[in-house]
Amino acid sequence: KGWLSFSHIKTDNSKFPFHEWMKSQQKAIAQHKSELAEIAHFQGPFTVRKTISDMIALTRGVTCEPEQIIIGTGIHPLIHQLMAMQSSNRKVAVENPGYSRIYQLLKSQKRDVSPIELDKEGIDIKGIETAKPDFLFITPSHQFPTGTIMPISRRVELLNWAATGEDRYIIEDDYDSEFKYGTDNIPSLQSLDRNQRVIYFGTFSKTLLPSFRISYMVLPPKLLELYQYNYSDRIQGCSSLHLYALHYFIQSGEYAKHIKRMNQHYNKKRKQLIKELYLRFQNKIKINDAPAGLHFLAEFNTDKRYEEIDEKAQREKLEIYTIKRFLLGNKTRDSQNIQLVIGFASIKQEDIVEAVERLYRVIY
Ligand SMILES: Cc1ncc(COP(=O)(O)O)c(CN[C@H](CF)CCC(=O)O)c1O
Repeated sequence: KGWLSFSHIKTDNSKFPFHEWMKSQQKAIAQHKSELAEIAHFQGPFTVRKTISDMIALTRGVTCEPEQIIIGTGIHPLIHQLMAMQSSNRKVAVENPGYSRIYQLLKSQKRDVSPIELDKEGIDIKGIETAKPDFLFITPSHQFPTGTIMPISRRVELLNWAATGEDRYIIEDDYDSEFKYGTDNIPSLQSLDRNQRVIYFGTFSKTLLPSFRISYMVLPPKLLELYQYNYSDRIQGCSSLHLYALHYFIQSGEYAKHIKRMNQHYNKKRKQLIKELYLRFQNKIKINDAPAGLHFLAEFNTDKRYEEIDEKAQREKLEIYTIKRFLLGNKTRDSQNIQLVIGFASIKQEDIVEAVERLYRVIY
């Protein structure tokens, strides 16, 4: 039997409009031969930044000029640049459980990083007041990995926190905000910000393909000035051919169409997976089924050790990620039960029952 996957990392490209993407690339070649022959603006071509800023104004309520957008080959290199230009005594707080790749990056930069606990509304305010960070890295639209959608009240509390301190910033990672099921999208934190304290991050990894490596950040004016002072001699990492193709793909309406199609497709799989999990695990499972993103957190009544779960998953040829991947600092376990991050992008509809059966054998 072949491997089945509940990975949260891959996307489902079975419905990716490769033909339309190729047409956008051909258009990019036809219209931009001279730009393809030179090095692009270090923040990315203005035309592409304009298209992105118009789009996120419409879809996420982000207010910005194209000049404030920095395009990069992923959130990682962008965060690296953003933090590398900060003095060494400026501190960062991150969510715990959270995005360990960013936590590891900040640690590797010898940055003072404090993992902060979550409550049912998202990152815990008391924890922030204790840690006294200068930067707060959060995922309010769909907390990574627990899935919590941060309510407006907590967003306002965080904006007040940022506004009442010297030079404080909130880094809003909006990574899979395009996917909401049966609930309307809450506008970005950046759209509520009146004090230029929110740094907005977006990515095309979840809506297009993670292998395209196209992501961006929106800097408030003061940080933009510092960025341009530090990096204007740098070379833009993304390929201009792909960036201009993205520009035409968005302009032609194909991007919006694809997101709509994938929302419907993912929602169908999400619903069936949740149904099959409850059917098979009955009252042994608790699903944090926030109606968003491409994964959810599920808790299983067992006091088995994670090592045993990982081992049995290998034997069952089932790719799963446990909460351990996201526990930062010295946090060892979030609950006496086993918690898994279950992604539904890469599992095929017809493999869901078999995958749930394998998962049952892994856990019990
Ligand atoms: C919380 C979060 N913010 C952004 C991204 C997007 O990053 P980029 O492609 O570089 O734009 C991801 C994507 N996460 C990766 C793939 F899912 C890795 C997950 C893992 O390491 O568990 C993510 O989880």
